[in-house]
Amino acid sequence: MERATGEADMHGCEHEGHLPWEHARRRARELGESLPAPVRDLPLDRAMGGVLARDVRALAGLPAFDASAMDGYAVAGAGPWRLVGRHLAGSSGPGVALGPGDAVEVATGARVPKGTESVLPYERARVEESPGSDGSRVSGEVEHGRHVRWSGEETAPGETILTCGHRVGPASLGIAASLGHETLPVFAPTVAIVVTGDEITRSGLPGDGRVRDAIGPILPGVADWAGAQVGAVRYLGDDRAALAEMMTAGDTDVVVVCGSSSKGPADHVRSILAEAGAETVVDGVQCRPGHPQLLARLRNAGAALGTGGPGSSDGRDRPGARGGPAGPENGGESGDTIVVGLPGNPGAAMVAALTLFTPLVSALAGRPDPARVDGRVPVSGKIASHPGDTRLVAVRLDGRGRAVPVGHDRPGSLRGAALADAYAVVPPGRPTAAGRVGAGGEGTDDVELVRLP
Ligand SMILES: Nc1nc2c(c(=O)[nH]1)N[C@H]1C(S)=C(S)[C@@H](COP(=O)(O)OP(=O)(O)OC[C@H]3O[C@@H](n4cnc5c(N)ncnc54)[C@H](O)[C@@H]3O)O[C@H]1N2
Ligand code: MOO
Repeated sequence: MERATGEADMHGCEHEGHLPWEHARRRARELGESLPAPVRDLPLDRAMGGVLARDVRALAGLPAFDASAMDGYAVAGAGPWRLVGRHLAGSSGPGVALGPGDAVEVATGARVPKGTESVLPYERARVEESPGSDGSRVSGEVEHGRHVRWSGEETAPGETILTCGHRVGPASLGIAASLGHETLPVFAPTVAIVVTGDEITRSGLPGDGRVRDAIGPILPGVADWAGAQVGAVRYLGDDRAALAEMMTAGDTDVVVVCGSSSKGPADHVRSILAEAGAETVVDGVQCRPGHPQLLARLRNAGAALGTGGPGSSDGRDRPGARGGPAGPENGGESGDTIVVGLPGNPGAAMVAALTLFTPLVSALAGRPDPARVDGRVPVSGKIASHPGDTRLVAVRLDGRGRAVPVGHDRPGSLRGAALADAYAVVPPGRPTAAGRVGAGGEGTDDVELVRLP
């Protein structure tokens, strides 16, 4: 087990119990992997990118009815054929039934009449009007059985089309819709986002002690990127009771609290967790910015402070073991809520979200961590290291794949993150000239990256 340190940093601040950045990240991921994966039947337009928790079967055949594959004439028996009607796409009802020698004009995709043996495309057909007799005649050479999409020939009703563990892409949504599905069962944790602080406003110009919320706008996108289902952002000011209720209601898998993570009089997160008997997984991370972040597990949330809880206000589906079949038959609602505390400084909150939140949530969603980048890239320019903490430095990738610092990455600002593709991970006290990574225009040191959404 990694050791948290209590060393003083360059500013003389003690960080008792803070974990090294990469260990904190790993713990968040491992916590997500150790919990039962929450399964939800999501409407198709919300299931994109999800990992299937169950096999998906065809609810109808594909095609669902015998249909023409060409614009032309549905025919039965040998020609020439007597033209007895017309079927356009979308026409329903049985229509005429073809007997030997009959033809019906059909559009591509239209249901063909009962008795159809083949479709003769317009290009191969000759039509002769025979006024005064029994209508028009169609002639031409047909290949028996051709140009008809027979019901269920591609997929039979009940056939398994996508298996558990499949990652839902656009084509998966299309085929699921084709086969009659309205929803798909995917691993999808729910996340409640809570913004604290009496000084925070949601609109208008900041100033005179008022601060525009900059974290509420970023977190839904980050959560969605990691595979979560997010409700509306909640604004609680510095109301401790309201915050305690949100954190312990037990009606969501993850609660993210922005602000209130430090040591001021209005920083309530830790005391609420302590009162509710939460298990602290990470309390402080040795990184810059973003060190006052935390991760805690509230077992049987809802019962903890006597609020709602599973079975009362809970809208959760029952979870199944990840990778295995899901649904009530697996039993075992965990009732746990994981609380992620992010620092109030917006730039620090972004770093913290990629440190604890995305590894946790993506694991709960059965997905790879979207922020994770394998391999290392060279640095262009210079990046100073910190003696005790890992620095996360906003960089963009140039045309040669080098990480170029964009600046503007103070803890209170998202300007650097907005311009950047990723954070360069600069380990503490990295031993390069003058404590810097990279030199001149040619990076001499390679860095790991954490991708920004
Ligand atoms: N005695 C100590 N004080 C502080 C420490 C420390 O270790 N000891 N750490 C500092 C660091 S680093 C950070 S980061 C902050 C974290 O504080 P909180 O998480 O409690 O956040 P607040 O105090 O509520 O706010 C900090 C700062 O951020 C602004 N803020 C808050 N929420 C938002 C938002 N949604 N959008 C935009 N800006 C927001 C807030 O107005 C403050 O300026 O603690 C330091 N102090
Ligand atoms: O590290 Mo704080 O999280 O600097 O702003």
